[in-house]
Formats: sequence, structure tokens, C-alpha cells
Amino acid sequence: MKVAKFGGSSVASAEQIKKVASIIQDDSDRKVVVVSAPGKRTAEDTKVTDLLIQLGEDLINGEAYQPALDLVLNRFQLITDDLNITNQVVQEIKSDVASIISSNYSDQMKLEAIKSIGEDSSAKVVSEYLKHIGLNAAYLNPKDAGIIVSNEPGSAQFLDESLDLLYELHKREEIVVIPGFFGFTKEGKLVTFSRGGSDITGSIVAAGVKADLYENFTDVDSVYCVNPSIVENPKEITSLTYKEMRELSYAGFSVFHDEALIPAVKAKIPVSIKNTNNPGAMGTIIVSEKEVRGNPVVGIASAKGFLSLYVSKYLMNRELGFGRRLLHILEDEGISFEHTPSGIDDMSVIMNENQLPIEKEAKIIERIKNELHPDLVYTERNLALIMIVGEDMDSTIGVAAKATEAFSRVNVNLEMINQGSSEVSLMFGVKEEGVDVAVRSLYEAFFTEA
Ligand SMILES: Nc1ncnc2c1ncn2[C@@H]1O[C@H](COP(=O)(O)OP(=O)(O)O)[C@@H](O)[C@H]1O
Ligand SMILES: N[C@@H](CC(=O)OP(=O)(O)O)C(=O)O
Repeated sequence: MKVAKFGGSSVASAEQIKKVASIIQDDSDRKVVVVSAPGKRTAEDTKVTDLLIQLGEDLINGEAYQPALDLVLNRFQLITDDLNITNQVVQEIKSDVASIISSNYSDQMKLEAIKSIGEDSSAKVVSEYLKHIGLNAAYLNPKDAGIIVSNEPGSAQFLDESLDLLYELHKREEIVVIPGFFGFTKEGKLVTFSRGGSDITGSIVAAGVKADLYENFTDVDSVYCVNPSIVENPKEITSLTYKEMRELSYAGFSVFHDEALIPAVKAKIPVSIKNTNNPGAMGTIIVSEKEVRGNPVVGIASAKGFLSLYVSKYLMNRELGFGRRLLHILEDEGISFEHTPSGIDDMSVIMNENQLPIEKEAKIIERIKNELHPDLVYTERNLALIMIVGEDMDSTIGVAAKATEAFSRVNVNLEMINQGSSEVSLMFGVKEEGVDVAVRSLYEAFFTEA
């Protein structure tokens, strides 16, 4: 049995859904299908999930929500018209939104329920179309499928008890179509995963049914060794390990959600990234161990929007518990961090800028000054992180030298280097304005030069 997940770009229009149907028809092992909400049809278009978030926020803020709702309704009306199937889903969206509005849900629960409508409706449309073309298909709600998650709205984690429930899908005769992106707590509350989380649903389902393969259909022929919006026509990666993919996804390869690997890894299910627009292309396979080894670097990822909280104090190295107390202040204030490079008298805490908005910064700095008495404490914003990833890097001499040479060639100053804690990656911090030119220079150094 194969689990096939189709991303937002694959279900963005009737034309795309027809391609999805033909991919499902092509292989009778594709018995379980997971779908995202309709994504962008063009670069300027808006994803249905973004329209729904707008709708939810307008509703909560007491503003007119009808314009956003109309855009969602029109989107599904157009899809059902073009597929020549019933528009029942449009009526269901209207009544679902009305019942969410009149419910006694908290604002957060209302927003969660509204966000789930995109995937839920998409699954109804896809299953309806599969039936329309003569396939034995059925829509299956995540609650009935057994997707049980933690109560963390907007960032749910799947719970292991989902797995046995999902295994029951083997008993189904039909091709089941499950909406991605949300699950239910043990108490029956609807909770969404983080953005891009339909990949997580696909992985949980694949682990639950013990699939032979988890196929993730998107709009590119493969995972490329660098983001194709930064380097034109980058080299394709034919195979990479779970570890490499997780690091690359975490550091900016948005093609696959970094949390989506865990269920597949635990169940040892290979993941294949394929193109809905070109299903004949080989794609990329993600496995636990690679057979063919070549370039020690498999990919270069980058992400903007980080900040460094720098703290310096003479003899910090001798002050027992300094690091713990610094991190405790952050924990106490609900701030999560990504990395903590440190020196003898200095420590930096790297975090996503959304963790420390400007309004919150003064309070944190004040607490650090009062509780830790540093010589210096300040933040540096607009940082980007670049991650060079490859399982064989740690046994290859000269990778860091080649990278720093590439940075100096394009005159990009390094704010930070972090190597050692991860066996498979080497991280660099640079100012945001230099990140793309730095990534291009690294690509040339590792992938185009002899
Ligand atoms: N290294 C990479 N390789 C391939 N695609 C990448 C990479 N980094 C970023 N992307 C982007 O990921 C996109 C596909 O992911 P996503 O937008 O989530 O698709 P979907 O609509 O299928 O969920 C590609 O169109 C591409 O722009
Ligand atoms: N629709 C959700 C979940 C998702 O996975 O979407 P996509 O497959 O378009 O990345 C989002 O936009 O976050």
C-alpha cells in the first residue's frame, strides 16, 4: 500500500485535480490519499488557508469577514464547476462557518476550526471527483481515520495511539481521501499542525498503515540541492537520508515539512518527493541510509528572520549555572530558541525573530541585566542562517575552509559559525542582505567547481 499526499499546488484548480486523479488511477497501490487546501495557481494568487486565516481574524476582531468568505466560496465554486461535479461542498462551507460563528468556542478554537475548512473541503472535492470518474473512493474525516494529536493549537504533535487506529484503513475497500493539516485531541477538539502540516498528516498515515512508500506530490521534479528561487536550475538530489532532509527542511527547504519525517523515520518508510505536473520524473527518495555516496555536501539551505541575543560577562565560564539561568529567563517568558553558540565570557542565543518582538525586547534585556548582571547584553536582528548539510561532511577535510573561502569571495561577513553539535551540518550566520549571494557562492563552490 502507498500513501500519496498532494500539496496545495496539486489541488489548486480543477486542471490540477484532474492530474491528481490520473496519478491515483495509474497505480492501484495508491489506496490512501491525503490532500492540502487549494494553494496558489499563480505567483500572485492567495492560498485558501491564508484566506481562511484572514476570515478567522476578521471574525475575531469584529471586522467584516464576508469578503474573505466569498473568496473561499468562489474558489470552491470554480473548482466544482470546472470539474463538473456537485457544488455541495460550497453549501457545507457556508453552514460550517455559520455554526462555528454561533458556537460557544473560544476565539482560538474558532480560528482552528476555520483554518481546517480548506483541507476538509479539498478532500470532499477530490473524493467526489474520483467517484465521478468511476473510482471507488470515499472522504474520511481525520477523527474517523484516527488522527489523534496533542492540544497545541497551530502546532499540534501526533500521538502514538493514532497508529493502531490508522492501521484499520487496510479494511477499507475504497480509495480513502483524508484532509491534511489537522487532527483531534483525545477529548475531540480540532487542532491544526503548523503551516505546511499536511506533509505531517501524510507521514502519520503512512506510518499507521505501515505503507511501502509515502509519496509526497508537489510542483517540482525533485528536491534540489539549493532553493530554486535562489539559484536557477540547481542540481537535483536523487536520494538523501532522513537526517539530511530533516536538517535541510528545518533550515529552509520548504518543499517538505521538517516535522513530517519523524513518523516515517520511526516506521522506516521511504519518502518519495514527486511532481504532480511531471509524474514520470524520477523525483527524490528519502531513506535511512544512502547507498551511493559522492559529494560530501548534499544541500545548502537558508532562512531569514533570526536574531541573536548576545550576553557577555567576564569570567562567565566560572559562574556556575549562568547559561541555565539565561535560558530559564527565556523559558519563563515563553521564548523558544534555536542555537546557543558560546565562548569563554560570551553566549549568544539565536532565535526566530517572531519569538522576541521589539515590544518584548526591553523587558527581557531588563530581566537579564537585573538577574545576571552581565557586562554587555544586546540583540542583533535581521540575521539569516545558512546550513550546509551532508552525512559525509564530518569525515571530509576542508569543507569549512571551502565554505569560508566562498563567503570571502563575495565579501559576505560571517557573524557566526556553528559546527560540532550536529553530525551532518555546518551552520553559518550572516546578515540577511548578504544571504542569497552567499548561498550562490556556496553552490558554485560545492556543486559546479571541479
Ligand atoms: N531545495 C528545494 N528543492 C525543491 N523545492 C524547494 C526547495 N526549497 C524550496 N522549495 C520550494 O518548495 C516548493 C514546493 O513546496 P510547497 O510550496 O510546500 O508545495 P505544495 O504546494 O506541494 O505543498 C517549490 O515550488 C519550491 O519553490
Ligand atoms: N494548507 C496548509 C497546510 C499545507 O500543508 O499546505 P501546502 O501543502 O500548500 O504547503 C498551509 O497552507 O499551511
